[in-house]
Amino acid sequence: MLEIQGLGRRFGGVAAVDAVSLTIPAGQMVGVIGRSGAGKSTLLRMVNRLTEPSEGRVLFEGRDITALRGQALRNWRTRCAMIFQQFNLVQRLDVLTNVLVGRLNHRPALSSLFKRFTSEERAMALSALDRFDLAAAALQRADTLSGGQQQRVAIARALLQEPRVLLADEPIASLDPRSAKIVMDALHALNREDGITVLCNLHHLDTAREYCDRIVAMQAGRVVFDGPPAELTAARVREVYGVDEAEFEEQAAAALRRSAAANRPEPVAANAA
Ligand SMILES: Nc1ncnc2c1ncn2[C@@H]1O[C@H](COP(=O)(O)OP(=O)(O)OP(=O)(O)O)[C@@H](O)[C@H]1O
Repeated sequence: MLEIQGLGRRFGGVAAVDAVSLTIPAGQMVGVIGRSGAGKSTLLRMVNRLTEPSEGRVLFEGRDITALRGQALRNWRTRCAMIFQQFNLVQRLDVLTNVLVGRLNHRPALSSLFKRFTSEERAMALSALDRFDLAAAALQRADTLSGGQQQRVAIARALLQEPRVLLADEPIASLDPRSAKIVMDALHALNREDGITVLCNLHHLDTAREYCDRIVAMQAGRVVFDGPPAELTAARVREVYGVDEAEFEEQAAAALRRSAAANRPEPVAANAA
């Protein structure tokens, strides 16, 4: 169980996340929605401590994550993997090596980075790639893959961390609809087959409804809706956000396009997903 208790983060005068409390049972798939600037990324990043909270706590199985330091914090970050809108692969490395990076935190000391990966680790990486239909691409450079393929490599890399929790920050925002479906299916499979708790920031409400057990809607740092997908009706969306669903999604998508353009990595070949 993951417990977020009164969690908050201020940046200067702005409360990016404000007194958020959520209790997330093990194995739940949670979709977090909200406009640009609502605090979705900051919330996820506090769960693995990429961003430090200003107040509140995060507990995992009763253990205070917010108090972890040093090796204990590194261990938590291994068990709480994260994937991003822009995939964050090392573009010039081959796919297999990118996936093997997910094992590095399992190694005892920095010196072990310079040793070769074991045959067990390579087998694990190949099996993770095979699970997402990417074994044939194992020796290709990451930058030869389509966006949908790169995101599946990132998911395979996360899987090698043997996580208990997976944080996904707008994982399909840069993908065409077909690739987006394949990536969401992959996340759903990890959730259902491996029992990994998934927290996923999304801006397509129908995607959140289709894949998630629970939807948390944020507005100006606060939770304004928390419930099952069936309760997030079109009328409720209008009540919470003051616009209809299509307008809400267009606003969110436009903001994501702007932020992706501002951080665009190397160009990605437009292969099929
Ligand atoms: N490192 C930072 N420094 C200053 N302000 C920040 C920082 N990170 C986030 N913010 C601010 O906190 C608020 C919430 O940002 P956050 O990125 O969490 O929102 P979001 O819902 O994920 O939106 P988006 O999808 O656009 O990233 C915004 O006002 C943002 O400008």
